Amino acid sequence: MTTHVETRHAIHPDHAKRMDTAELRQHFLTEGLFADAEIRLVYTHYDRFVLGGAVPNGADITLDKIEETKTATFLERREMGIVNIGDTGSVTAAGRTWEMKTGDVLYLGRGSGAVTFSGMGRFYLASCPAHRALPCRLVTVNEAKEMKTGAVETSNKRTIRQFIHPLVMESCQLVLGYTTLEDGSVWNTIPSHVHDRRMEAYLYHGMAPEARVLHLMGEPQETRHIFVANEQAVISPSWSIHSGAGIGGYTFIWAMAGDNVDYTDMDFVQPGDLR
Ligand SMILES: O=C[C@H](O)[C@@H](O)CC(=O)C(=O)O
Ligand SMILES: [Zn+2]
Repeated sequence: MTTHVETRHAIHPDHAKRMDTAELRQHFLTEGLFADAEIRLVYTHYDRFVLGGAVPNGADITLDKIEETKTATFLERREMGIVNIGDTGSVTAAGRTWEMKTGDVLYLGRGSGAVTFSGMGRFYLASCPAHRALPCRLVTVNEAKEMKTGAVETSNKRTIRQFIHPLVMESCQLVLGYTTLEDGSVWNTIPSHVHDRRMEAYLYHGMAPEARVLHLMGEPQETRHIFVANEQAVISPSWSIHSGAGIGGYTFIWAMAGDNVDYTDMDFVQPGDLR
C-alpha cells in the first residue's frame, strides 16, 4: 500500500480573483483522492484541515504517521471523521473495530493511534487539530439529524444529514455531514453563504461519470466556477461561497474546521447580491 500526501497553501482572496481556470483548479479542486490500495491525503493550510480517501479494496491499509504533521501518529493531536461512500467495510483504531455500512460516519478522537481500513469500503477522510481527546463514535445514517430544506420551485429541494454536529455528538473543531439533492433539484447551498470563522470542503459523489457539478466559489461579489466530476472535492476558504448546480443527481459531504462548531453560523448572501 502507499500513502500519498499533497500540501495546499492558503490563498488570499486578492490572489484568487486573478487566477485563470487552471490555477483555480490547481489550488481549490482535488482530483484522484480515491485509488485502490492507497491512502491519499491533501494537507491544507486552511485551519490545518486534511481531507483524503482510503480504498482498501479487500486488503488492509493503515494510516499511521505522515511527515507533514511531525507527530508520532497522524491522530496524536488531531480528530478525524470518516464517511463510507462505498460498500460495507471496517475501520480499526484505538483497539476497536467498527463495521461501516454505506453512508455511516465514524468519529475518531485525538490520540486514537493508527487507523486501519478494510473490506470494500470507500472511505472519505476529514481531519483537523483537536485540543482534547473525545470518545470515538460510529454515527449510522439513522442516528444522524435529518433536515429537509429547499423547494421544488427553486430547484434546491434537498436533505441535509448532520453527523458530527453538536445536536448529535461532541467534537473539538470538526463539523461534518452530507446533503443529497432530490430528483429534479439541482442547486445546493442556495442562498449562498460564507463563514469567516471556519473553512469548509465539499466532496461531491454519487454522480454519473459523465455528469458535472458547476461549483461556485469566490468572494460573494467576485465569484468564480469550477466544473467538478464525481468523487472530486473543492476546498472552500473562509472568504469563499460554496454552492453548486449539478447536471444530474449528486450528494456532497461537507466538513468544516475553525473557531466554532455552530452549524448555523452562516452569513447569507442573497442571489441578488452575488456578482
Ligand atoms: O456551512 C454549511 C455547509 O455549507 C453545508 O452544510 C450547506 C449544505 O449542505 C446545503 O445548504 O445544502
Ligand atoms: Zn458553509
